[in-house]
This record gives sequence, C-alpha cells and structure tokens, in this order.
Amino acid sequence: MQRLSTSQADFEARLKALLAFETAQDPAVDAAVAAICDDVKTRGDAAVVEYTNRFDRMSSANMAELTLSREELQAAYERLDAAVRDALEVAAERVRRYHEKQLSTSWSYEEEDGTLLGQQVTALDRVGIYVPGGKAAYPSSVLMNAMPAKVAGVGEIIMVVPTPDGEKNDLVLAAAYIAGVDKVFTAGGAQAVAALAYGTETVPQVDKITGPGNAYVAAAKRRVFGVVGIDMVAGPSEILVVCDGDTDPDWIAMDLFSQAEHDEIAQAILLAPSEAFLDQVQASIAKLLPAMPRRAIIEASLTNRGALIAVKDLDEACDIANYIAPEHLELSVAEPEAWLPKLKHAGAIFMGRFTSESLGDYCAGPNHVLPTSRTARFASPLGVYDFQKRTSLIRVSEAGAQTLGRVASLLAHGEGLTAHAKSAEMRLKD
Ligand SMILES: NC(=O)c1ccc[n+]([C@@H]2O[C@H](COP(=O)([O-])OP(=O)(O)OC[C@H]3O[C@@H](n4cnc5c(N)ncnc54)[C@H](O)[C@@H]3O)[C@@H](O)[C@H]2O)c1
Ligand SMILES: N[C@H](CO)Cc1c[nH]c[nH+]1
Ligand SMILES: [Zn+2]
Repeated sequence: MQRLSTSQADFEARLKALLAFETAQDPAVDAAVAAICDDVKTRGDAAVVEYTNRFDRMSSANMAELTLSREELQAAYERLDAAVRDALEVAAERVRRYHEKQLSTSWSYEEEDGTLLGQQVTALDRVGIYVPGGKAAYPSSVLMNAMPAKVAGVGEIIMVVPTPDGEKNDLVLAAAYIAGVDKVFTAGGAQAVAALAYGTETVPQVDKITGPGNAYVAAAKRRVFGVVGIDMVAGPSEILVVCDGDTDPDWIAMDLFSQAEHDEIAQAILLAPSEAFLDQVQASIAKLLPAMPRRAIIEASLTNRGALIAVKDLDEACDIANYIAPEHLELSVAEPEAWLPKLKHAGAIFMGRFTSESLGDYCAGPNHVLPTSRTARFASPLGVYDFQKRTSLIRVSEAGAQTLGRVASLLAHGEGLTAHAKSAEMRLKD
C-alpha cells in the first residue's frame, strides 16, 4: 500500500496516477462488449445462453433453464435460517422507509388568467435491475435496486444476476422475493444487459437498467444507453476515510478492507494529519490481513488502488476528499458535523467513529448504489427519483393565449419560424 504525503513535491501527480484507474473504458473490454451486445441483439436467447455458459462455466440448454419463477424465490426465502431471514426483512424495511422520503409527487399552479402550469410525475413501466454476482453474491444490492423501484410504483421489475458454476444464492433469491421482483434471469455480464436493453424471445425489453457491476457490465450499460435509460455507471467500490487520528487503527484498517475485498481494483484510501497514526494503521493492516478469507483480493486492491496519505490538517483532507469525490467517505473524527459544510463531492458520507461504511452497505437505509470513479462530482445515489419521470403540463386559458400569444409571435418571427408565429397569432382575438 502506497504511503503519500501532501508535502511531497509530486503529490498531485501521484494522486492523479492513483485515481486514473479506469478499466471500464478499456478498449479491449469495449470491443468484447460491443461484439456480445450485437450478438444478443441479433440472436437473442441463444446468444445469452452461450455467453452465460462460457463466462459463468455453466451448461444450460436454453433460456428456460436461466429463468426463475416467483415460486422458486419463495422457496429460497423459506429455506433461510430464521435469524438471517429476519435480518433481511429488517434491512428491507429500513431501506423502504428511507426511500419513501424521496417520492416526488405531481404539482401544478394556476395563474391569475386561469392558465395552469405543472408537472406530472409517473413511474417507469418496466425496469431491469442488474445484481452483480461474479466474485460475490449481493442480496443487499437486490434490495437497494428493487426497493426504490417498488416505492416509485414501477409496473414490472426484471432482475438479472449471474450464478457462476450454476450456484444460486438463496439470500439473493429471498431478497428478490421480499422486494417483490417479478422475474429473475440467472445471467450476468454484457449479455444480460443487452438482453434487457434489446429484449429477446424470453427476456422482456425494459425501459431502464439500474445497478452496479464490473467493467463488462459498465461498458454494456454505456453502450445501450439511449435505447434504454441507465442510472449511472457504478463501478468498483471505493472508500475514503478521513481520520483525525483518534479512532482505533484496527477499525480503520478493517473499514479499508471492507471495500477492498469487493474487487482487485476497488479503491481504499486513508487521509490523516499524523504520520504516527498512519504507521499504526499500516501495522494494523499487516496484523489483520493474513486472517482475511478474501486476502488475495484485498491485497491486490490495496496494491493497485490503496494509499495512506498524510495531510497537513483536516481542512486539507476535506479539499482532497472533494477532489477524489469518493463513492463512500468516512468521517472518523470527533465532530463530523463541523466538516460537512466543506464537503461537496461524495456518494455518501458516514459520520463519526461508530458509523462504519459497512452499515450503509446493508441496512442503515440509504442506497448503496453510488457514483464511483469521481462521478460524485455530478451524480447522486440511486433513488426513487431514478424510477420516476416527469412530464410538463400546460393548459393555457383564452386570456392567457392573448398575452402569451403576443410574446411567442414576436420570438417566433425572430427565429424566422412563421408557422410557429401564426399558430400563436390565430388564437389572438384582435
Ligand atoms: N457500487 C455498488 O453499489 C456496488 C455494489 C456491489 C458490487 N459492486 C461492484 O460490482 C463489481 C461486481 O463485479 P463481479 O465481477 O463480482 O460481478 P458482475 O456480476 O459485475 O460480473 C460478472 C460477469 O462478468 C462477465 N465477465 C467476466 N469475465 C468476462 C470476460 N472475460 N469477458 C466477458 N464477460 C466477462 C460474466 O458474464 C460474468 O457473469 C465489483 O467491482 C464490486 O466492487 C458495486
Ligand atoms: N460497498 C458496495 C458498494 O460499493 C455495496 C455492498 C454490497 N454488499 C457489500 N457491500
Ligand atoms: Zn461493500
């Protein structure tokens, strides 16, 4: 894991190099994904089955073998250990309650002359949710995608999830059952994204695709955008911890591991105003890492995209945090609220020493599908608003047509658009 300091002359260049890890736009990945998407568009189910067999080491004969019914989801739910099932229910309920606050409603207002202006909010008809499953199974991601869609009132939710070696995860299926997912296909990667976007004999075409995934999933979502909507391109997980030096270094080391264990190219960075504290965290990492079951992934991630960075003070840490615009920002400091006004760019901010990022991953309530790769500069967490859309409403009264007609006519003539002008003028009384 790199040790950096903002006092180094080449710090900026080193930080940029650390952040410039963008495999989602790797030309080789893009080329492979383009071929897969075109093939699925042309050959439908047959291509989805072939790619799924190849990449997930399966031997399905047809799409029916990759289709799960609500009954199978229910059976998985019933097989769960009662304590685990309760935990899933608690998480689902907390996620639902949080997202209900995000629900937008239609509005309108009437002007003095009787003209009405407003906005009608409607839910999407059919969405596809991508649940990653290559290196780990993510029941929590089922909830984080499906619950806001449900709260928004989406008509139909189609889920895709890879099941490498054909191993289905009961927690994933049970989460789909709890969240009210309508159909599940056990396929992942670019082929599943393409199937949702273009539709196949078996997979219904959706209006929007949401959910995180690896570089192949990200490239496929970029590619099909326009045919369908997408939420964002959420890539490998990231954590940035800002610590004042007074948190148990073991806690901080484990928080860094928690995101590093997702992927060899996950990002884990610590900013602290004390070299001595960074030494302690480094020692904790060395002590705790050997016992971690996903040690190889964590080690690779910390080597590829990990750093312990010494800063001058917490003010400087906030400036760097804004530049990094991380998916998750842990503020492990005495008074986290005091620093909030300085922080603009992060997918989610975890405030205080007891708020481990992992609580947000599962059950705090806010969504864990968050902008990565510095896109928190302009993007927001997945939410109910991603499953709703807005339509403008305009009802002009006869009186309103007189005042607005004159304005529109002048502007239309200014643009040289005579039909526009006449259309407004014809409604003028004199
Ligand atoms: N931001 C979030 O909310 C969030 C949540 C959970 C996971 N994640 C991230 O999602 C990612 C999940 O990645 P994953 O790999 O575990 O699962 P995944 O489901 O995204 O990808 C697995 C699929 O990738 C495809 N694939 C693999 N190798 C391929 C190849 N050589 N050519 C073509 N296709 C290939 C296969 O079809 C396979 O089914 C991780 O980076 C993790 O950090 C993010
Ligand atoms: N940290 C991931 C988002 O980057 C979400 C997750 C799911 N399970 C565990 N973690
Ligand atoms: Zn996580």
